[in-house]
Amino acid sequence: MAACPMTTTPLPGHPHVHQRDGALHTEGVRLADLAAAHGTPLFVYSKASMLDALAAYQRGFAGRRAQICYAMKANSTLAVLQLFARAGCGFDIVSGGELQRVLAAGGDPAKVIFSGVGKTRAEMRLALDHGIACFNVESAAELDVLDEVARAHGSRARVSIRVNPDVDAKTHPYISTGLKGNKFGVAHDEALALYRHAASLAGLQVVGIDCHIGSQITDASPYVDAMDRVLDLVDAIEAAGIRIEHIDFGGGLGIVYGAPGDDAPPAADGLWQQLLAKLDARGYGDRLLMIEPGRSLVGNAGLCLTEVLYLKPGAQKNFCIVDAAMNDLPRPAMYQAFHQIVPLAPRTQTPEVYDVVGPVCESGDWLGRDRKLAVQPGDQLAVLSAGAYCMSMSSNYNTRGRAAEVLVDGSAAHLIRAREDVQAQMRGESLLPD
Ligand SMILES: Cc1ncc(COP(=O)(O)O)c(C=O)c1O
Ligand SMILES: N[C@@H](CCCC[NH3+])C(=O)O
Repeated sequence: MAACPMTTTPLPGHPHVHQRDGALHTEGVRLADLAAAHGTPLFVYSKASMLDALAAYQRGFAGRRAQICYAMKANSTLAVLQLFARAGCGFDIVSGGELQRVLAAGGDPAKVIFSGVGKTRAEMRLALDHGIACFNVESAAELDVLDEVARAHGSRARVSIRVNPDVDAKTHPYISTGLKGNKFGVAHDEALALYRHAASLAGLQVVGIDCHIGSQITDASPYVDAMDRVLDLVDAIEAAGIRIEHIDFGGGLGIVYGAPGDDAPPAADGLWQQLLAKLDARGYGDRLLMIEPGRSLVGNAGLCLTEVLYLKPGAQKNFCIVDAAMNDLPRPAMYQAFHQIVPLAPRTQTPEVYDVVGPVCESGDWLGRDRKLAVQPGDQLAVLSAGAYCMSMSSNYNTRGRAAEVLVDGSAAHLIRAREDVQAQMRGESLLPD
């Protein structure tokens, strides 16, 4: 079946992915060539797309004191971290392992903030060894442990308290973090007392305040509400004589996944201009502003290439079985998330409706449901918006090796992670003695 010739057409929401002459490209690179060179499943990232996303935040902060700390849990591949480090970003980390990745990628530990409800003493010590910018403390118990660890370490830990503002981010319940019922942060009405306590501890130095209300947020109003709630607290904390040097508003801005009927998120520059105007109006425009974006910097910069293995028609459903699976792309199985799936070379045949599924032995192993596709075995597909929370959440389930990753920079493609083989997976395991 012949591929139909087309001119260059960018995919909506994916300016660096386009169809040219009947073949899908990222920047100047034909994706079928990458699949042939590296096999599938294969993650492909666009450097220009990541830097464009970062530039939108930088435009929003032009002329302000601001530090962007990339929330590396979204995509923690070393070359991606290196790219953001070179562009001046700091990092929001949630484990000692993430700090080690920042260091390996050449990131500056003095621009690292450490979030998360379960920091261990060993992780605190590692972060103190490297002089990170701030611990975002999430409970009274953690605050006391950090004080003890810092005093034993002979240093003072710089701290913010993560405040749970109890606002509804209107996102999937698993990725909403700023409601009373979520495990994150300190309740708004308990925060002032905890700040007073923190200020009295010799091992701690209060430097800021932090809040993060959730992820894949597509509406500006929860940010505005959260900012008001946080600034009310800053008023009270400063009235108690405790100076708040920086205000960290977390991350959470959504991206366009392209599901029918989905709301488009506000652009980063416009959102931040709106929020900064509020900060000025409340008299805090002179403070260092910190943010922790993840998904919005990398999500639409990545796609995952996969090959159709088999077509399996059925009485109720047709299945398009591909070589990528829930271990590579866990978001559909975990959150019923929608990712667009497009053929690399569109066919002229009449499309059929398929569930696109992987080889993993779970009925929840699907990548797309009820998708209209004109495909044959051996065809390649691109699962879009796969730059965030895909590779970083991948697993070896069913003893599948993690996929390789390529970063495209103009017309050059760099292999930034080799496909993982089973031998590598088994390293560190041992059999029982005879
Ligand atoms: C504390 C914290 N900061 C930043 C982020 C980044 O969020 P996102 O990828 O939605 O921008 C998250 C994830 O939700 C987070 O938990
Ligand atoms: N893993 C989630 C986002 C989690 C955000 C981290 N707090 C997703 O894929 O949408």
